[in-house]
Amino acid sequence: MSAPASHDPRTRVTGAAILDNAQSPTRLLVAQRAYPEQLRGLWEFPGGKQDPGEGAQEALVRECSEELGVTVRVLEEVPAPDPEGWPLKGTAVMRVFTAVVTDDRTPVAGEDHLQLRWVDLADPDPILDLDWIPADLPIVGALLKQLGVGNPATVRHGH
Ligand SMILES: Nc1nc2c([nH]c(=O)n2[C@H]2C[C@H](O)[C@@H](COP(=O)(O)OP(=O)(O)OP(=O)(O)O)O2)c(=O)[nH]1
Repeated sequence: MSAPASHDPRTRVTGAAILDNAQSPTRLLVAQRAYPEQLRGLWEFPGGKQDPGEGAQEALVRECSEELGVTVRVLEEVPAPDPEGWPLKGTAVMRVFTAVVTDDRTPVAGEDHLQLRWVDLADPDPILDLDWIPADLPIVGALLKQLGVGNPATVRHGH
């Protein structure tokens, strides 16, 4: 008799840190959640829950298509303290990947988001000052570090 399939109770979420350019990024796309009520108005990485059997990067491409209407190419993972990802509220975990849009579309806010905003990577303070979902703050810090934000040699001013 075969053992029952193991059940992983953790919710797996994937987030996209969408950059304007893969080689020399100057801007990051951030999204303001529309729901549920307790998260409404907070900023996040676009993305969502992985479907059963779906890989993290696969989920990220699907969510960006569904939520933002764009096709993305996944670049690199923002290194998390655990291979499962960053801890979120409860038992949920999230992996975050940098990505770029590869079609000629512009990301647009659908029903999931109140607004989207391209923020300038040249100055980390206004990015860190956004009202992020609290669990995202260490991830934003790690992302900015990974991108070398604050180091004028690696990040140029946007427009
Ligand atoms: N997308 C996203 N979710 C985040 C972030 N930070 C964070 O704590 N979360 C939480 C909020 C939600 O409880 C969960 C993701 O759920 P979601 O509502 O975005 O996922 P989904 O698009 O698959 O939604 P649904 O089909 O269940 O409505 O992870 C983040 O940066 N991006």
